[in-house]
Amino acid sequence: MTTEISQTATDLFERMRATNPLVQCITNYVAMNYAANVLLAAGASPAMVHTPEESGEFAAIAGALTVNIGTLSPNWVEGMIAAAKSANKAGTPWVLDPVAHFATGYRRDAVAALLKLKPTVIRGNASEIIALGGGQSAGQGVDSGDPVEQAEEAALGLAIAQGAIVAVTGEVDFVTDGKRSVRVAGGSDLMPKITATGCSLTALVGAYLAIAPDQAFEATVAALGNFAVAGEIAAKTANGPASFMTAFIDGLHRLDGATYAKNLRVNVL
Ligand SMILES: Nc1ncnc2c1ncn2[C@@H]1O[C@H](COP(=O)(O)OP(=O)(O)O)[C@@H](O)[C@H]1O
Ligand SMILES: Cc1ncsc1CCOP(=O)(O)O
Ligand SMILES: [Mg+2]
Repeated sequence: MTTEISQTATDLFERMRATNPLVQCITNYVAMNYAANVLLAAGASPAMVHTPEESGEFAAIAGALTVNIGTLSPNWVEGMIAAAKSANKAGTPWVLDPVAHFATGYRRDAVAALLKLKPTVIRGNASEIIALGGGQSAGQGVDSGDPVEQAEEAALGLAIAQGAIVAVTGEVDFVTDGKRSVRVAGGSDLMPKITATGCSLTALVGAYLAIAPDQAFEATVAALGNFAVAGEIAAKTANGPASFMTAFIDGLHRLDGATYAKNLRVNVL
């Protein structure tokens, strides 16, 4: 059965690829190359622009901004804040990826400052979202130690408190805006074995937001669906994390609307 959200997600998939949206990615040193390749393969146009001298200026011309706190330093935090402020002023949607925000006081402070600037979407793994809701997570550094279901309550609370879309990723993803919630199934257990998979997904959420800023919930679901479908297909030919990475990039590039629609598994709650 094709639900309304699945149809909309497929339309957004087609539109994103046809539009080649410009996405400003402020991401970490680990993710920068992989995330840019993921966006190019998926059909978007990434630009890694982070320094405060230009991040605000660029956010005003980008289709969307994504901010990831993976490898922070004062200059980068300054660049993130300038970009988020400028995005808000220009009406540019933006995504926050709170990588391991619970690990140190410096990260906690950076995330608190960024949350005040009202991201359109918050995308994290289960441990990160549990901790953002004030709960005790089993996360170790950047890797999740919790199942997605355990983060759903925190995600709902965070979505309402922030007025944001919250996406919790893992074996089956959960997306909520506080009123509507869905689960997105698919992907592969090889995905968390490749560093920066989540960071790259955050960047791809930006690509979908850029083409549908007024449908942020649907855009987020469509982006997660893109990873779920491409990941599931790539896993069929992969022998391990390294060959999966190649198959995944190729798969993102080759994926068409009919295959996306056929394999997308969105469950409305
Ligand atoms: N066990 C799994 N099975 C299927 N897909 C997964 C699994 N774990 C993570 N993913 C997928 O990997 C991507 C990154 O999610 P996640 O690993 O939660 O992020 P992060 O890298 O930030 O910790 C998402 O598309 C998610 O659906
Ligand atoms: C390993 C590592 N260390 C700091 S950021 C980073 C990448 C994290 O990537 P992801 O959150 O997508 O697993
Ligand atoms: Mg992450």
